[in-house]
Amino acid sequence: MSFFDTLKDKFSKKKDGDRYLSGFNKTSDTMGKKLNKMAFGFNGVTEDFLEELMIVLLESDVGIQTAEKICDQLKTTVDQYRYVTFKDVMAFLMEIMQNIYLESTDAPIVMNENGPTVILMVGVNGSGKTTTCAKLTKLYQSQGKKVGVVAADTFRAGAIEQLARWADKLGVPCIKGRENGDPSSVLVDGCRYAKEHNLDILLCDTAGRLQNKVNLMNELAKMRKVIGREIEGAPHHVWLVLDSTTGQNGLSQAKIFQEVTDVTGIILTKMDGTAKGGIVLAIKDVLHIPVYYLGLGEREDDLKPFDLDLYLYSISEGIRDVG
Ligand SMILES: Nc1nc2c(ncn2[C@@H]2O[C@H](COP(=O)(O)OP(=O)(O)OP(=O)(O)O)[C@@H](O)[C@H]2O)c(=O)[nH]1
Repeated sequence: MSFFDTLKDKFSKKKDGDRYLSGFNKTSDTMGKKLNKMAFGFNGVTEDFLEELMIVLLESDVGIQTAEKICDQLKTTVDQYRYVTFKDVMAFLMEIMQNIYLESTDAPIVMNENGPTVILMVGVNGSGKTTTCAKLTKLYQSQGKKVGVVAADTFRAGAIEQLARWADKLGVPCIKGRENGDPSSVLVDGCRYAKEHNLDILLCDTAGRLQNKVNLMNELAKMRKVIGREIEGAPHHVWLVLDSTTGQNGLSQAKIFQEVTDVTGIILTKMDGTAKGGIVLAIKDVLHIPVYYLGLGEREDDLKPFDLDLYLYSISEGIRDVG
């Protein structure tokens, strides 16, 4: 079975494959379409071909480091054959992308078995942290978990209210402090509430200020310290919420957050609003941080666990059926 047939086979067996793909449509369209255009006048993997491929990869936000790696590996692979078709080359390309993703293993999301699991959501303003807290609440509720949220983003006017409204809608407690209050003290309240009410998961929305790295570092260090005093091992996860439409800028943000705190996972939001998908590979290849979820819209249901097969299937749309 060819690489694409295997993908197709896996895709057809996934329950929510269609929904994943429909949300991801624009992404797949563009990268696939651009690759597809390279079929015209295909004359083997020449310097020109590699140059064109490099441009498509960069335009799809794969990032220079990963794009160069992909092109080098493709050349090495193709050099082993006397003759390759365009479809072969595309299958090699997808396999190389898959292997790059799989080079570092994704740590599974482990929940705290001895009390609430505390998840700290970090990221710059507007990346989608508050909305993602709502989406995760919905997801974990559907798994039968007791969830609570903490509005520790005391910086932005309206952020507390925004989270409180979501919590109301979803029927979960929202622990909040005053605007411009100390976020760490709200987190302490949140942890105490979670213990007293036997919550399974506590999602903590924070304010992402990147203007000053030292301040950010101090703020996050303080948050970690106070949470850790309240619940052993907390925060159990620190998830960075990244707006995928910011492209390589998102990668730079991720690097900064990784420098100042131990980011354990990434949630890529607004994947429905981008024509690119390569940022997933760039993050995995350069930062080795797992991408756990994709945000595919503004509603509480618009969150999907990241799935490598579905991702590859989506980005290969347009080239899979080339003869
Ligand atoms: N299309 C789309 N929009 C999203 C997604 N996630 C969040 N948004 C929108 O992005 C905007 C910002 O989202 P917020 O959740 O308020 O972002 P935030 O990071 O909490 O922002 P601050 O509170 O300013 O730090 C809102 O209009 C959301 O509806 C997504 O996956 N897709």
